[in-house]
Amino acid sequence: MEAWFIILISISVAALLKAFFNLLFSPAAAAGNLPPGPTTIPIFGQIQWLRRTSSEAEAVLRNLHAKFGPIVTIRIGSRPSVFVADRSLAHKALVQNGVFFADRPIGLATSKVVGSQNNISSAFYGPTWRLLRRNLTAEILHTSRVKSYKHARKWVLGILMDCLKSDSKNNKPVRVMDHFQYAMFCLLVLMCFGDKLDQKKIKEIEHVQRRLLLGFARFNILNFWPRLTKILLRKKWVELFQLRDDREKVLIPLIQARKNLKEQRCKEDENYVLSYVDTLLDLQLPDEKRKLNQHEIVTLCSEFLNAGTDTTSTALQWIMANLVKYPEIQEKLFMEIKGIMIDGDGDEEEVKEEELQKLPYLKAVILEGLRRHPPGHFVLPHAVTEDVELGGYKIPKNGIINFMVAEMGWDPKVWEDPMAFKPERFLNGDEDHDQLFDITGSREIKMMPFGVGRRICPGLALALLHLEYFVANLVWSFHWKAVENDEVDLSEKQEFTIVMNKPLQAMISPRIR
Ligand code: HEM
Repeated sequence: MEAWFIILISISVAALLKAFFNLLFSPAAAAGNLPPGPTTIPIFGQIQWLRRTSSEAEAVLRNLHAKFGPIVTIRIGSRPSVFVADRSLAHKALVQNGVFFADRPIGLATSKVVGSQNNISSAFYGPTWRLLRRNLTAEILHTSRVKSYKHARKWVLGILMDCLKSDSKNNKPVRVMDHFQYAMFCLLVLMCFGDKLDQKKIKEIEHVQRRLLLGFARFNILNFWPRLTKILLRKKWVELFQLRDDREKVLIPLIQARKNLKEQRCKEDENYVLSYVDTLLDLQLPDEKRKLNQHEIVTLCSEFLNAGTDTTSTALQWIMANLVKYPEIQEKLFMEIKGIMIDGDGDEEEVKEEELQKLPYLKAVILEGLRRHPPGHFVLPHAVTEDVELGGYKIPKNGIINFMVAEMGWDPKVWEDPMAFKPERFLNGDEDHDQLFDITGSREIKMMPFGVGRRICPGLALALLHLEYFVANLVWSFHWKAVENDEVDLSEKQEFTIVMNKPLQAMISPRIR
């Protein structure tokens, strides 16, 4: 206890001095006309801030915005962080002046251990980011490639349905989140490593990925002053390195296997479905004129799995929770699906992907879920490439700027009764779903669950497809009901994404159609 106290005091005093000097000599301090915000003593501000959960931080920010306006600065340690809550300022920054706002801040020391900054989401705005992002969008996420994973989606849907059927036997409530997470994880694993993996292998990958993802926040303290924590908190650093090595032990053999398979088969086999790893094995880094090494490929695969799994399964859980809470919306959706299933000549058991285009109310339900419960309440932090003006203030070069996603989707100036779940708000009357809603915010931002502009989520279309396909089939196959005396509780908590504080449990029974 005493040793810990001394360690903490030493870290705090040392960091106080470091932050104080940084503050005195940082260009941001010299800039003068940053957006307004509270004055804090840097180090204590930093400690307070780091101890807050994201929901607490959001509440503090809401108060600050009420006091200082839609753009505020908070000093987290030596560096000012700007927070934007206003849709038109976000549009001005990310769409109209996108080139200046598309960078990312320098990664924290712990992120560097697991390879971030070498992946798409953390890469600096430049040729490497461009190459990696273009590879993902052009090789894996474009429409025709996504179609080639159709059989994988059907396989995963079958697994999910079997789990739900088995868990709902004997009229027991089903806790769905683990099943949703596993299903979304399977989809991404198959796209990443090819479609020949069995469930045992997939579970092994899920285990190492989740350990790192959910445990990562525990290592935040190491970023406080890495040189010092490497001495004082050595064991924690060792633990982090161990997690990284465990991930490599599982992923590197898969990459190697794919490399061998690709060399043997890809030329002669026309049924060969290209995986994300295959594309990474071919890439050539523009500046260094070399191929990616195995560690870099592990980092990119890991990003692919994390970025597309938790976000989508979180959104799926929120949407299903609302369908349980509001049976009339579930019924309306079921009737819409029934309409196309009876008209069509399709297999009665499954709502096929091609049918999704005929379901505007389904799309409205998904959009309303993403508006009301965006899986991330902030986009990833952006950094600016040079001094720029925003809302009459100066954002200094390399300054960090954050955009408040949830606030924008709940703006009462755009959305009537914004906290209510009303899919109808996305139907424009003529039921032409192509005209439904521009979620990319290119002309105007009304909500931005996927971000907007140059760093917009490249997995947007894939995520919407996964959500539409799974929600449609879950509602088509099962009747979802609240557990008696246990109302669906929509309160939130922060994990990797913003999840349900009390995970969804529901009574599920096969539909009698
Ligand atoms: C409902 C599901 C999803 C949501 C809500 C979501 C949301 C987001 C958000 C808010 C960002 C940050 C945008 C910014 O910083 O301005 C982002 C970035 C990213 N997302 Fe997604 N995402 C989802 C699914 C996916 C999927 C399925 C994939 C991949 C297959 C993916 C891959 C990425 C990548 C690689 C980035 C980094 C982009 C960059 O920095 O250039 N996401 N996503």
